[in-house]
Amino acid sequence: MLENTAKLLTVKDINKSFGQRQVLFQVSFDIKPGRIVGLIGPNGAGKTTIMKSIAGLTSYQGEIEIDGQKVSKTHTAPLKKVGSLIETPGIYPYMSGYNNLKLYAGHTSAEDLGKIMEQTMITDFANRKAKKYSLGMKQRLGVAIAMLDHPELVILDEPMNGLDPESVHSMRQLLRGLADNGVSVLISSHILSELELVADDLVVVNHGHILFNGTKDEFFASQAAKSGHGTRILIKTGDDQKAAGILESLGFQTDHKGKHMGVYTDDQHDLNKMLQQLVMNKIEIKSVSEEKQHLEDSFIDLIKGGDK
Ligand SMILES: Nc1ncnc2c1ncn2[C@@H]1O[C@H](COP(=O)(O)OP(=O)(O)OP(=O)(O)O)[C@@H](O)[C@H]1O
Repeated sequence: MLENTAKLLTVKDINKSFGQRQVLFQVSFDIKPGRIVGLIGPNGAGKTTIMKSIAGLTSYQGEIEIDGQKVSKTHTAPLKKVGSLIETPGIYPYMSGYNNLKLYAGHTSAEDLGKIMEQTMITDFANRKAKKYSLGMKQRLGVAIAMLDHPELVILDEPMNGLDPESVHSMRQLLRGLADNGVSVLISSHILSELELVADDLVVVNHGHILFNGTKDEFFASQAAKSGHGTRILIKTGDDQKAAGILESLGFQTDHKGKHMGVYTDDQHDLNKMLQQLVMNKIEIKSVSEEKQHLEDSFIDLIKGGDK
């Protein structure tokens, strides 16, 4: 299959200051159609400001193109392709969820409204006044508003906030469903384990600078390469202490975290040699597996590296 190189969103050299204080520095990245992109960074890194710039909710210097069309003060039409939930959704408390939705609905047909309510799971409480909604219900209504008018890019700032585990799971399915239909999603979340499950691509920002933009796999690969000691392989044996002694004597580095002995290598040859030596020394090998990297650890390593 040919790689899809089309870009739905291009952010190029964005700078942004509040008064004398610059908070975004030459921010550039792009998003392809049908991808879920996780925007991650510490508090105050600039995530919300980036999202607001793309959604046309704040001014900036630089260029933003949506579907090949440059956005400007006199050309805001491309923004119609963007739906967003940024900070607290503008929900009227004394109106029902359904009436709130209708207020923003524009040309959305009644049938589409029904579909969006089903997808965001708000149908059951759509007739209740919004002031009686929990935070999670408000979040879902906010996502429903962001999905009106068939956006090609949906921007969600912390949409998992206040959701219980079941709703987080449903939200993940909802986002995947959007992406499968060609819609791109830019999502920020403090729950990195959740982003790890849902994101295809990542944009990492720190102090207003982009540190990484690429696929999740590329992110893990680049972090593993930077660590310099290869992938951690977990080996469970009948006698870990003896096994570690044998491997150390051959010049391999071992450690023991949790229940497993770990060795570091990316070389299949070395791994074979280690296992052969263990077998020759009559060490029972119970299992061999690659340690999974977690977004949270790799993210912290990257941020720390950038601060040096
Ligand atoms: N309206 C504003 N006036 C002045 N400074 C602002 C304003 N909005 C944001 N900032 C500053 O800009 C920087 C980036 O803020 P932003 O809200 O984009 O970060 P963030 O990554 O979304 O943080 P968080 O995860 O805490 O929401 C911060 O230093 C913040 O204090």
